Amino acid sequence: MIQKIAFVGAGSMAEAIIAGIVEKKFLKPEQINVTNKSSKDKLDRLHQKYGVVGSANKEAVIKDADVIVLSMKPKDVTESLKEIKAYIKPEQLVVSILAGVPTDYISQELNSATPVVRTMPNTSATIGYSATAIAAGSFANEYHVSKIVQLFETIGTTTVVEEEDLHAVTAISGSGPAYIYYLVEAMEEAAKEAGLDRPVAKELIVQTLVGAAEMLKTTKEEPSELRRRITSPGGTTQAGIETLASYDYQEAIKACVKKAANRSKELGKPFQS
Ligand SMILES: NC(=O)C1=CN([C@@H]2O[C@H](COP(=O)(O)OP(=O)(O)OC[C@H]3O[C@@H](n4cnc5c(N)ncnc54)[C@H](O)[C@@H]3O)[C@@H](O)[C@H]2O)C=CC1
Ligand SMILES: O=C(O)[C@@H]1CCC=N1
Repeated sequence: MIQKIAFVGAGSMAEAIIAGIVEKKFLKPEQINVTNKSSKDKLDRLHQKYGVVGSANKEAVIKDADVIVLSMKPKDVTESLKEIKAYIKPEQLVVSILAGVPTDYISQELNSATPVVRTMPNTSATIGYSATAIAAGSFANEYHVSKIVQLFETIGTTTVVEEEDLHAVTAISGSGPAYIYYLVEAMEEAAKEAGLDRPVAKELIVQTLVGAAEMLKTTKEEPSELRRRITSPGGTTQAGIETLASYDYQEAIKACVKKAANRSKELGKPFQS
């Protein structure tokens, strides 16, 4: 069992994970410690909202933590590891949620045999719906991975992958919710132009998304088959889908995922040995 978890970085992703852990009562708020670069306001806000312990004292936050979650941006990881390495011991477990950054780099900067597990969650962790991919990194064994699987299961589903696959994973499920929200923004705009009231449109759009996701999950049918059943020959769906195809909708999505995966690789480049 985890007795204390430390978050180094108090941004949107750390908050999403904290919200999920607290909501599921996996840990008590006082078992969750958070630090960040400089903003005391943010730490105070997290304390008020979730009861977690926020502190600028990095040693106090990290000391005695079983699990240390690196949750800063990739550009800040080098400086942050320099600040905290003196407080990290080999019996602790480091978890990275950073896009792109290899575990070997983290081990090299820590200069110790502390196990590192790399993960890619998403912001749906806030409500327990993250799709988190988890990869064993340097010095991490099956026990360490299972401990982190258990932790991230409190905020959604977990899938164990090879570390090299995390670039593709990041492009699909790490960034994925944003593609869906972008689609919803466009549907809301279109509904408005078609004369629907905003609350009416919102309710219909959200339930349509939830229903489609549940259909994929429950029926396990291929998406192409589910789409076929909606598309009456010469009907409204066909007219809509043909328009999307004329804008190369599927090519746009494929290019989007490819570009995001490449960006993940680029983010990792400065950290390759
Ligand atoms: N936002 C998302 O949907 C997802 C983000 N990630 C990864 O999570 C990480 C954090 O992303 P966000 O939460 O969106 O970023 P953010 O910008 O909201 O938060 C970053 C946090 O790191 C802190 N920080 C910066 N330098 C620090 C230092 N030296 N010591 C301690 N804390 C420091 C900042 O004060 C801030 O609290 C990134 O590496 C990103 O790749 C992973 C999955 C999804
Ligand atoms: O945009 C990013 O770089 C991060 C990683 C996945 C989601 N957000």
